[in-house]
Amino acid sequence: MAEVGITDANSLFDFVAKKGYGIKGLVDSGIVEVPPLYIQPPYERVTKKISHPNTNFNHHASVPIDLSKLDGPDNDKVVEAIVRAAETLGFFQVTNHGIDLDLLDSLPEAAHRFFEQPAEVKAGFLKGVSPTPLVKYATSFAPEKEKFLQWRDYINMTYTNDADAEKYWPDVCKRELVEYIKSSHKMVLQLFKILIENLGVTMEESKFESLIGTKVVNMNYYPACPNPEVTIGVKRHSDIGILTVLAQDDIGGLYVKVSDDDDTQEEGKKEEWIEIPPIPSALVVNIGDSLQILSNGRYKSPEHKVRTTNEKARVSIPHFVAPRPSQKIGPLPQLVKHDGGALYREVLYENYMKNFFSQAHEGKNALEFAEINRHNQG
Ligand SMILES: COc1cc(/C=C/C(=O)SCCNC(=O)CCNC(=O)[C@H](O)C(C)(C)COP(=O)(O)OP(=O)(O)OC[C@H]2O[C@@H](n3cnc4c(N)ncnc43)[C@H](O)[C@@H]2OP(=O)(O)O)ccc1O
Ligand SMILES: O=C(O)CCC(=O)C(=O)O
Ligand SMILES: [Fe+2]
Repeated sequence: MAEVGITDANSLFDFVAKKGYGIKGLVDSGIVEVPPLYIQPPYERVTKKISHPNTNFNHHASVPIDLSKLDGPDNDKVVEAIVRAAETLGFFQVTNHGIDLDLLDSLPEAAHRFFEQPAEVKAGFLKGVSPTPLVKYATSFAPEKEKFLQWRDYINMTYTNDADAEKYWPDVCKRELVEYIKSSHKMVLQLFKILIENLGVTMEESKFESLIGTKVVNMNYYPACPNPEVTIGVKRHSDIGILTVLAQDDIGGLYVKVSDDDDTQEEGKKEEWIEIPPIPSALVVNIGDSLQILSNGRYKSPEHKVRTTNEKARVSIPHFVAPRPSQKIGPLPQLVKHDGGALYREVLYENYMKNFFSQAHEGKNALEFAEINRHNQG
């Protein structure tokens, strides 16, 4: 590593995070083992496990729901499958989702095109350098706050309108990403409406749109790792929006926690994680914290993480659909009345989001911000 000026943890941090070489730059420099800054404590690592004694979990993870059957004779069965998955695992996969399959195939290619550019080009999108705060290239998640870094580079793009995307988003991928965001909106709205209607709640159209008014697309790049057994691609976390739609390549590595027992988070305690395997033509969908809050805890925002591999670089392309920053999120009043109380207080989504981005991933810690009887002051 001395050839690229890395002699200690500080110069390593400068190289990957501040100068924008990322893990990709580190791997390209020819490292043969991961530096200590990337060695995670054992309880953060992933032990490969592909099935769980509860067959419902395995089913939701690996048997896709065919959305073309909605509004046909099997409509009720499909709705039931979506609702059950949202109430239990918090993850499911969908096919016939309305997104063109050639477009879906082009997304991993677009991600590789972006990350395979010279570091100097990617560094043009680092925070503070990027021509807009709506596009940010980075490594890990909150590197300044993390004791050990995650084995991932990423770029985050918040969609406002076509003109801004055309002007600011990277040329090598903007056409595919804008198309992905636009063509998945109909499915997201359809799934969101199904989930809200199932709660027995009626909502105005404008409220639906406000609650899914923030559209963010990320491209995650996980370079092949010389020591996958000690590193993590993305640490355990839950997503913060309403729904996340994820396109993953064929490598695999996304794991979801199936036990809901918070006590298992301590070192040494047993946890159950299962893989959300890649399925050709399918998209992965998961519930975000905002929907867990709105539903007063009925729908589960699942804790998930990503393992690394020494085979080849993996990419994933999540589309996060979230409330507008100015939107208040709290349990829907009809549910609070029915349940005899609220599990969460009402918070401004902007504050919820800022709290999430201000700290390292630590399971579902972001949700504590809205939990009643926890940090309920802000
Ligand atoms: C990365 O690894 C991850 C990520 C995740 C993510 C999980 C999720 O569920 S993300 C889904 C939710 N994401 C959001 O809601 C993000 C939306 N916005 C932001 O994150 C930030 O605002 C920002 C766009 C990144 C910019 O941040 P910052 O530089 O701090 O500046 P701000 O003051 O916040 O905003 C600047 C400017 O932009 C305007 N703006 C912000 N958001 C939006 C928006 N959605 N639509 C329109 N405009 C927006 C804002 O108003 C400001 O405008 P000014 O004119 O006032 O300057 C999970 C796991 C991982 O590992
Ligand atoms: O790479 C993946 O499969 C998931 C990434 C993820 O959880 C995220 O970006 O929030
Ligand atoms: Fe996530």
